[in-house]
Amino acid sequence: MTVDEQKEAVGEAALKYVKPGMKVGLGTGSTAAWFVKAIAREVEAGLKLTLVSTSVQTTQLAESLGLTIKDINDVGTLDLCVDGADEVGDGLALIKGGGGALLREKLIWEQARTCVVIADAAKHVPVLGKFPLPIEVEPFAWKGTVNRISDVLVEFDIDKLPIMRKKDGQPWITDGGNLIFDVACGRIEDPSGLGAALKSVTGVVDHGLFLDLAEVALIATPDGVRIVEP
Ligand SMILES: O=C[C@H](O)[C@H](O)[C@H](O)COP(=O)(O)O
Repeated sequence: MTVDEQKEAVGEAALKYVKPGMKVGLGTGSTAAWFVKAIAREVEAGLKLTLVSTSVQTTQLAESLGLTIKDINDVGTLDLCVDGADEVGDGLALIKGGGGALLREKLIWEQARTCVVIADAAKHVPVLGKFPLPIEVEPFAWKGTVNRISDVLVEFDIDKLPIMRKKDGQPWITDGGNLIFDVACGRIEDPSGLGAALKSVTGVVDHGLFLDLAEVALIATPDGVRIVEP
């Protein structure tokens, strides 16, 4: 199976968690897009769902497929969220935010009873950190914030600098108007300690470590979709 076929397979497989009448959060990225397409097909065939989105990108995709996206503030607790990830590690610890949607994704995940992560086989890793960890930063006084992030990284024996994400030479701006800094950590030995320390830095809006949030991962392999639990 190609990587794209693997993404399609897990996007389709996640449909089994969707029941009529559910309130469902739609993730962001190329894998989650397959789930959005599968949902659009089912809704067109008559399935009734209330849908919310984790990004402008996903809202645009969903609406282009004829889906209606509700305001999260009008919906309350979600039954389910299905989303991709950049790395899936031990205990279903995740790195997310490669597409820059980490803050709104985490807000939606935390408002959902069940979170299902969908990923191709290459993203299932023994230790998180090969994929650069995204950190979302308030633009005001960002230089001071990045200095304090660097101090935190040193405490965790990570000797890499946060790199500002850019597009066409300009700072990449999130849906919430913030900056993203990526850190090529290498190995993250203590994800929960690092996550808590980063979150305690004033100016850090959030980071891409999603810990204790996913109930199940659907991982595509050449032999089919494997279900992984924490
Ligand atoms: O910000 C983006 C999200 O966290 C995505 O879910 C993640 O980057 C995975 O995206 P993809 O499925 O395109 O690899």
